[in-house]
Amino acid sequence: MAQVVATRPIQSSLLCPTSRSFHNQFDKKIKPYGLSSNFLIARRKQRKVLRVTRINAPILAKRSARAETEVVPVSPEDVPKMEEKIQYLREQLGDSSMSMWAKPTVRRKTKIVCTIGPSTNTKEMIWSLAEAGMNVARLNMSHGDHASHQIVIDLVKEYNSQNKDNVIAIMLDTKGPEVRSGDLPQPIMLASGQEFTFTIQRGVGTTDTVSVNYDDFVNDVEVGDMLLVDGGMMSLVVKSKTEDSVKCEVVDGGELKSRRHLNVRGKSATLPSITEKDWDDIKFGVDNKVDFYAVSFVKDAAVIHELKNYLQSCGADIHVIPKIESADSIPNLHSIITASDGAMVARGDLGAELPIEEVPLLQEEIIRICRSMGKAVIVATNMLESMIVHPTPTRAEVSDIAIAVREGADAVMLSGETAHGKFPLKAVKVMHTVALRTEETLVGGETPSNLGQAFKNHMSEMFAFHATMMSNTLGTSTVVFTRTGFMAILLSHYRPSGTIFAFTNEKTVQQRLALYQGVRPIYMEFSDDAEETFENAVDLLQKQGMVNQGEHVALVQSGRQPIWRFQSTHNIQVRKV
Ligand SMILES: Nc1ncnc2c1ncn2[C@@H]1O[C@H](COP(=O)(O)OP(=O)(O)O)[C@@H](O)[C@H]1O
Ligand SMILES: C=C(OP(=O)(O)O)C(=O)O
Repeated sequence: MAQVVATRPIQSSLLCPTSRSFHNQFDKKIKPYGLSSNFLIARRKQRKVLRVTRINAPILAKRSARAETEVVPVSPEDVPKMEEKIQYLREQLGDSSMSMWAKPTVRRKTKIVCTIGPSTNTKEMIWSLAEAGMNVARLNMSHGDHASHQIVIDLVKEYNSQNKDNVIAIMLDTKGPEVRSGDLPQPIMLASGQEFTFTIQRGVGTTDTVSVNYDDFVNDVEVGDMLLVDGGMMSLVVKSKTEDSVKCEVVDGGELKSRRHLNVRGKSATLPSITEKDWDDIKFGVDNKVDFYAVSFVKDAAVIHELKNYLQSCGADIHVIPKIESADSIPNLHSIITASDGAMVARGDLGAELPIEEVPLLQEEIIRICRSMGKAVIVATNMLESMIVHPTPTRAEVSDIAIAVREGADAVMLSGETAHGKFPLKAVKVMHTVALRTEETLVGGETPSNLGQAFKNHMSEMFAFHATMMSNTLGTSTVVFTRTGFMAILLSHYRPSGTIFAFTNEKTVQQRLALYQGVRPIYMEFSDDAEETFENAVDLLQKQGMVNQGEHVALVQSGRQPIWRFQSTHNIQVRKV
């Protein structure tokens, strides 16, 4: 049977008892950025041309995560080695010279998000991924069920409870209104030039017709539209429509399997971004206190307000990262990111809904917007795609990671590479090494020119700026004390050259900060006495070999809720260890 995407707007039954009315804060005054609006005009002009050129041009990207849906058995080479296990045990026994903090993974500033799937959903693999450099574990709700995701969440929490200095954040990625073809008794070969039909009737799966799980499919597509299967692995042009079916001609053929992802080039489905299944998954995330939601196919800021309102009504402190992947989101980029805690450049679907050549430009633009607003930004999909089956990456993949790091992404993401690939640990190690090497070449403190305008020149911003200048001039690390994470996140966006050691007395904040560029989050009880807390923090860093005697550190105690308000509201200082 074909899957049916059941959708409904958020209902009162979903709201927690303390639910408050929905305040629509959508700022209509904010104009989309230059590239976005120019891009749209250009896109409208291009669409006709595109249809013609696409029909004749072969699609070059032959490798896609979506095409490799089978689980490739993890290579024996990629299963943790005995020496690694021994080293891990030594660390657990407290040899500080080999402590977690002395590892190169701590020095890397750009964070790594790993999708957990059949290749990595065991205790051994989660431990090994975390040791290799995973900072955030992503659960893709398009696959698996709550029981299988629960096992992973529990394992990550177990790891965190045993490794207090290296916590892993959990990101729940919603399925969203994906349009998929239906089930087929067996895969069918589609040849270029042949006719093929998609129908909204349920349960059809023959050699020339297959169901689609979305009733408005026939209304959404027009004659001449280009349909992409699996992000471009196959493509079909729409030739005619009836009441319940869409007749196409195959442009680029291939093997059509069950439940394949469908995109219409240049168009988003007219479905709500959060489906009924997504609300169930979101509740599951609330119950499990995940750290982030990655929200699929966000089109405008209203959906972010709706989700944030729901989370507030539940008293859930979970940050919301919209996935920028739908054509409709592009004119609303600025307001979507304003309403959110960051954004993910979800290049897979973005490159299917929009011409692929726009993807690098949009990546740069989304990173720039996020950085100017002090929001987290993740670059995702195909980063080490070839490592799903090969033990080494292509040189182009290595360059892709380096570009995302240079552009200033907070995090880079692995999907199929760690979810169902053969070399998940090698993929993390490659990503780590490339990011670390690239970071060595970056000049610290290159702040986006308009960072700060979003905060209306708040006092803490001035402190973040000057603390960064101090630490860059003296070549020191920054030590920040934060209850909400706000000040650590702000400092991260100034990109100081040294590490930001973020001390917090909130476990959830420690976990959340795992996503942010350059931030090393550390849990510590705060004393009532600010001076005593400063000393404890510096002692801890010295014991762990992160700072040496005689070295200086820049110390920051500021933010929206300065911790020792009665003693000094804001405090930045350079301190000798
Ligand atoms: N929880 C899971 N259970 C089973 N397979 C998974 C899971 N998560 C990911 N995968 C596999 O890894 C592939 C790549 O992951 P991802 O890029 O997140 O998915 P997709 O592109 O299908 O949305 C998926 O297509 C699927 O085959
Ligand atoms: C990250 C993406 O989304 P998903 O893996 O959920 O398809 C993407 O489309 O790039």
